Amino acid sequence: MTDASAPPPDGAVLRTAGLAKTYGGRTPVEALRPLDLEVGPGETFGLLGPNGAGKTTLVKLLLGLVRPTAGEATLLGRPVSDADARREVGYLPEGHRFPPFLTGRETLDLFARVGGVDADRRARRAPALLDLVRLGGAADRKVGTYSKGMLQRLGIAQALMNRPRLVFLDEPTDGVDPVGRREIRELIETLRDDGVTVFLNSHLLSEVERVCTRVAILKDGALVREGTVDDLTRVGRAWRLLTTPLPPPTAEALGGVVDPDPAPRADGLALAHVVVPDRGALGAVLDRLRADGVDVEAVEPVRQSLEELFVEVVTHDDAPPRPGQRRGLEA
Ligand SMILES: Nc1ncnc2c1ncn2[C@@H]1O[C@H](COP(=O)(O)OP(=O)(O)OP(=O)(O)O)[C@@H](O)[C@H]1O
Repeated sequence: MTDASAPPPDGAVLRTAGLAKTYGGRTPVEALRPLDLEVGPGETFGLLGPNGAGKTTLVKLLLGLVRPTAGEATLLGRPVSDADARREVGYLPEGHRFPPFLTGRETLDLFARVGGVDADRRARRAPALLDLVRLGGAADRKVGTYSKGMLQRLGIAQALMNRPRLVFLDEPTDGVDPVGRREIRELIETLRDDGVTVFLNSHLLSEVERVCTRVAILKDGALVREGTVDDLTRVGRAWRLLTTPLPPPTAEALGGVVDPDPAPRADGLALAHVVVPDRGALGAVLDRLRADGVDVEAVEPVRQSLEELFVEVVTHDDAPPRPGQRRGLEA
């Protein structure tokens, strides 16, 4: 078994080993089944899953807000129960609320004070953060007048007050319009460029797909997929080719492997799907095409969107329901 409290040889920012949580009560709920997970420095990691999958439970375990039933977790190489581990961690909770009668600047100051940030640091950091989240011009307006997007950006500023190396963002674009979402996405990209590790919990899969380098999908408390967005959205061993039209003997010879698209293209080129077991077999197909005088203009893997993958994974009912489990929209 892995030891999560060992110093991370690869510098993992977040690591779990057999981390599990069962909520007690008359009907115990296995909210998180034993989970081994690692997130490296500078990654933008997306945690996905349907309602009740165990995402919030995992985040709460990682923040030391609930105790695990089994296993262990470390943040920046320290056990999550160690207060020092959380000193360099920021957190934007889902559905956070700010007092409407405070200005943005006062809100930031208040939360930083409660979080133990000293006056000097608050005075230096607050204006820079307000600028970073593009609230410099609205810093002295009451937050009661802020839009949802501005409130979320203020929440992100609050989460960044202690210069975290790791920041948890729980549904940062919840209820935010497309323009506001883009601003938040750009902010996350800025954090990534600054080397901050971002752990993002979101139901907005198109946003996750655009911003995250790696994702994990939880279902019924279990990890069912994990990998880079690039790898996970690949559809089997399928490629799409753009070529000059195949001479009939070539098309016939490769008939079981190359499936030409019958729709003619205005540019005279032809599209085809290729399904082969591996890259070597793809290379052999391309060699054959070229040998037969076919120009291969483009080769790209066939992909599905993260949303399509997600729906496929969560509707494929291969995990047994847990006793007392809350499901879907009942959440
Ligand atoms: N304090 C608790 N006591 C008992 N059961 C709980 C408790 N908190 C969560 N659960 C249950 O644990 C399971 C996982 O819940 P959790 O809130 O972690 O899921 P989630 O993926 O964050 O869902 P959502 O997307 O709706 O926020 C659910 O079946 C839920 O009902």
